[in-house]
Formats: sequence, structure tokens, C-alpha cells
Amino acid sequence: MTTTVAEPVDTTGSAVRAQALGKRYRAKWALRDCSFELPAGKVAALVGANGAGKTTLMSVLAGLLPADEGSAGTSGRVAFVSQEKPVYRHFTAAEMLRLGARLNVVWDADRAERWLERFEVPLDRACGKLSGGQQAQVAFALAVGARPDVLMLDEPLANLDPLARREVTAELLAEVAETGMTVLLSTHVVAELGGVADHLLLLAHGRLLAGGDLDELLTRHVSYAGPASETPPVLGKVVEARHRGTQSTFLVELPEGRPRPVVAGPWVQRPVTLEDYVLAQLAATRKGLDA
Ligand SMILES: Nc1ncnc2c1ncn2[C@@H]1O[C@H](COP(=O)(O)OP(=O)(O)OP(=O)(O)O)[C@@H](O)[C@H]1O
Repeated sequence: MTTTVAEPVDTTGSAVRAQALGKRYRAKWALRDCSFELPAGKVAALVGANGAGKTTLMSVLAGLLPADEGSAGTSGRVAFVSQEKPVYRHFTAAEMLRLGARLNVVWDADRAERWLERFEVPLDRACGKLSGGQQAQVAFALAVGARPDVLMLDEPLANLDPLARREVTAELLAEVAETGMTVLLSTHVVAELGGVADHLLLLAHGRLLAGGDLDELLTRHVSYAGPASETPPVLGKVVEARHRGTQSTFLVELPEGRPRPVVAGPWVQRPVTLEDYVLAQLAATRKGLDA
């Protein structure tokens, strides 16, 4: 089934909470020592390389997989749209919505129908004859129709054309603004998260490498470009260093609670985008420099 709705667990204030969460498949840990909290009403992006543990984390949070250590909880009702976004092939989109109405404790038919209309999904065609993107829209319609407090979407943007990606994220933001729900979405399309996500969870090899408010995280990271050098012109943790010919570039995590240092020429500093940050972190873990 496309959407799973789980019943509430106490999270003492936050919308989603994980405490030293771990999950293994046989002897191999897919998730380890994962602790974080998501405040309500946030859109959190869950990013990480293939196999980092994103689907496993969402499945445990949604209650589909049992944790092997630690604990997790979500406040209110949770809807989870899995990566495959399976729909019953012989059911039409309209029949899927009728099924949603019967399976969910809370059901907002208008909301679900509006979603399908918005994305021009034919209501009377068997889901098996819809495109991959249209099938995903049926899955999203079912999820928003269930009026969850926490909506988890595993790679919602895969299968969607660029315009649909932009429109789906805009619709999700509108849902968040209107209902106050919390969204946790995993994605590889990091470049399109700007202006969408306000919280980040970055997984590497099953461990949480970074997490927190996106603005705070990006404010603490700065890129410096200057003459070839072994070290950056400021104190801090070097997340990424690149040396090309006579130029060096450093992405630096500045120490917490200190004013941003002023650098003198020839060094030039520039702000770090979410994509810069995530790619630098992923590159570092791939090279075995971290985690
Ligand atoms: N059912 C399973 N049985 C055994 N190992 C599994 C199973 N599901 C996932 N794994 C392993 O657990 C690790 C995490 O997988 P997971 O699917 O959670 O990663 P992911 O970050 O969602 O990856 P992707 O971006 O490729 O979807 C991987 O090493 C994967 O091979």
C-alpha cells in the first residue's frame, strides 16, 4: 500500500524525536546512534549518499521497521509515502481515493481531490496505466488527504519532471503553512531544496553527520578562495580543501558562538549554499576523511 499512517507516540514537545536509534539487517548496521529532534511545522530534508540509511530511518520512524537499539517517536498521526510509491494497478485514481477514505481515521476528500486536479491526473484511468509521475501524485494525494501531523516522503521528487518538482514542493509548503504539519523528505535533488527545507539531516554510512536548522548551519560555514595554501585563512574545521594550480579553496566550519572573522585580501570569502555544503560533506565521507 502506498501510504502508511501510524498512530501517535509521546515525543515530549517535538514533532519527531530519535534517541540513539539503531537498526541492523542481520549483522550489518544500517543506522547507528542516530539522535535528533524535529520541531513541529518544519520541512526537513534528509540527505545522504546511496545506501546511507535514509529509507531505513524513515521506515523506523514510521513504525514499519522495529528499531534494534534506541528509541524513536512522532507526535500526532504520521503518513509515510515510500520510495516505490506503489498504487493498486487495477484501481483508478478515484478508487484509490475512496480506499483512502475507508482506510484512514481522518480523511479530507477535498484536499486529496484538489491535489489530483492540480496535477491533472485522470481520475478514471487505472493506476497501472498512469505514468510514473502521475502514480506518485496519486500517492501524494492519498498522503495529504489523510491530514497527517507528520508527513514523511521518501524521494518524492524522483520520477517528476522539473516543473512538477517545483510545483510539488510549492504545494507541500502551502500544506505546511496551512496545516502546521511537519514534513521529512529524503532527496538526492539537493539543488532544489533551497527555499524549501528549513532543517537538514545529513546521513553518512548510517550515522547522522550533521543536523539542525539550515540557516544556522549555513551561517557557520564559509568558503574561502585565495593563493595556494595548506591551511585556510581562519580558524575552524576544514570540511573541504581544493588545490588547483596557484589557487586554494576551503570550505570551513567556523567555531560556534564566535563572530565571523574578517579576512584580508587576497583571500575572498563567499557564503555556502546548501548544495555546496552537502556535496562537500558527502565528498569528505566518501574519501574517508570523516564519519
Ligand atoms: N532489507 C534489507 N536487507 C538487508 N540490507 C538492507 C535492506 N535494506 C537496506 N539494506 C542496507 O542498509 C543500508 C541502508 O539502506 P537504505 O535503503 O536505508 O539507504 P538509502 O540512504 O535510502 O539509499 P538510497 O539513496 O540508495 O535509496 C544499505 O547498505 C542497504 O544495502
